[in-house]
Amino acid sequence: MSPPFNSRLTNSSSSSLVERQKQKLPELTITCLFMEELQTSLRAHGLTVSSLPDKGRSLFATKDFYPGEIIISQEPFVCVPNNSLTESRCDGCFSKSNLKKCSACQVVWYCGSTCQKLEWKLHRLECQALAKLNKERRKSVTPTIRMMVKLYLRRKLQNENVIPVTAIDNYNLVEALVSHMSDIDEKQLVLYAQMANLVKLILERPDIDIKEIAENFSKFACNAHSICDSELRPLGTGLYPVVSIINHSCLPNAVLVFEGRLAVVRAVQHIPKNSEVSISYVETAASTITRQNTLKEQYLFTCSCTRCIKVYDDIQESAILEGYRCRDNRCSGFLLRESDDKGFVCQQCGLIRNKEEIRKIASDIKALSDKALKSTSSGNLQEAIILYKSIEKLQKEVCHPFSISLMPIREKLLEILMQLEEWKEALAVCRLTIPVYERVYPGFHPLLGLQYYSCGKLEWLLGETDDAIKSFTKAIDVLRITHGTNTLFMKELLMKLEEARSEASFKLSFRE
Ligand SMILES: C[S@@+](CC[C@H](N)C(=O)[O-])C[C@H]1O[C@@H](n2cnc3c(N)ncnc32)[C@H](O)[C@@H]1O
Repeated sequence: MSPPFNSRLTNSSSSSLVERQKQKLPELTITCLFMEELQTSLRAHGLTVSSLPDKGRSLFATKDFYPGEIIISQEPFVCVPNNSLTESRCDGCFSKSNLKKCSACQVVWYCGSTCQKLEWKLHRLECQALAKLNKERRKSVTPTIRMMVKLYLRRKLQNENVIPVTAIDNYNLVEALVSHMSDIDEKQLVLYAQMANLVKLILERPDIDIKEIAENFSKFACNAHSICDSELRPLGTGLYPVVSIINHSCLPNAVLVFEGRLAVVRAVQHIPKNSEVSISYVETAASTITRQNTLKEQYLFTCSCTRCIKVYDDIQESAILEGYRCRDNRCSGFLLRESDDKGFVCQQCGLIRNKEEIRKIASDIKALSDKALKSTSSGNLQEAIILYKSIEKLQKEVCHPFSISLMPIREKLLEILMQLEEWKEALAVCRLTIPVYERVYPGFHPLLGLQYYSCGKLEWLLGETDDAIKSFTKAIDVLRITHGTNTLFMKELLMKLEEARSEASFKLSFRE
């Protein structure tokens, strides 16, 4: 495995960038120099940036990459935890424990002095700005507003050489990000302008143009990444300007995961030399129309990857993923809309399903979902379980057995059953999700690996050691590729497999 792409470059290259900045070269020359330095540092890791007519900048491999190999890793230029009124996280490590609020600004939280010290150079400036705001204004400082404030303060610190500038850690890379400003609708532009006004007010910098800040908000929308823990739970948001060069594919050859705040892109397939590196920006287990709508809405492009242009296969696949099941429970056919639009015809046995019947079940599901949501938020988990089970039963009556629409309710049910320590029932629900995930996700997908892991943990808890060994092994086969083997998370998983194996051999020797 090749060494990770280091976010800190050698002193010589970073000082040359600073020197050039000091010499006050014209803007365009500096941009070209930064691009050159970026290419040099990428080349050392078997990568290059090229421009494609239909996609813009794209990351290409200049050597072969193999499954599990790190293609690139990068620290964020800026990042913030997703703090809200109900949940806060440390600004340094995103942890939820031992939090103390910064006494001066009363906005930012830290888990201890280590994180506070690490963040101090930047937070000192942010703290001064936030402390001047009145209580009401402080409430309007959302994570996105904070990320923009931090972006400008970090630029200032790099300009003043307080923090180092490197080939992959500089504001020029932020400037190069796509913004799609000309494609954004009027309403969104007004919103960005209002947010930009607030940022300008916080920064007290009359020299910064509102239009530039608004454009940066638009850049956040199509370039920032949601930072997740190893189990893909979102913790915060970050801007990783080199990782952001990677384009989307619905059949990606790489995956982006996070180790703390570090973004790590790993190959999930063999990526031959001279091919483009791609990740997926959206849930790949959705129908083409759903994926395309999401990509158009958030990233403002129409995907033309091989999966998106396969029209025939896609009609069938979309009907399975998000469509209805046959009225005959023994039939596994998928349904398509009748030409007179009165119902749906099973493509296997020809049975027709009435539109009204489906509409009635859908409205019952909606009513039950509203109730379940209320029960969950009021903490009445026993009642929530009964409601979610009824929803799942109704969904099974309308959805194809391999429909991805069945998954959110099953995941919710699983979460609540785990909270209530109803392990047996949780395992039964977890096992129901596996065949659907196995079908929709390619071999090395983190969600599939994580689901095997959950299954294994439940089986082990319930003393089903042999099954646990099988599930942990399957989880490791997937997650060693997507997550590597060096993180604490993976070490714990590997240890669980070892413990399960020892337990199994102990049981065997005891029986013998
Ligand atoms: C995170 S950026 C990726 C890098 C970008 N190509 C650039 O030039 O900076 C996301 C934007 O890249 C473009 N893009 C990404 N994937 C694409 C694809 N598969 N087809 C067309 N455009 C794509 C879209 O404009 C999208 O909003």
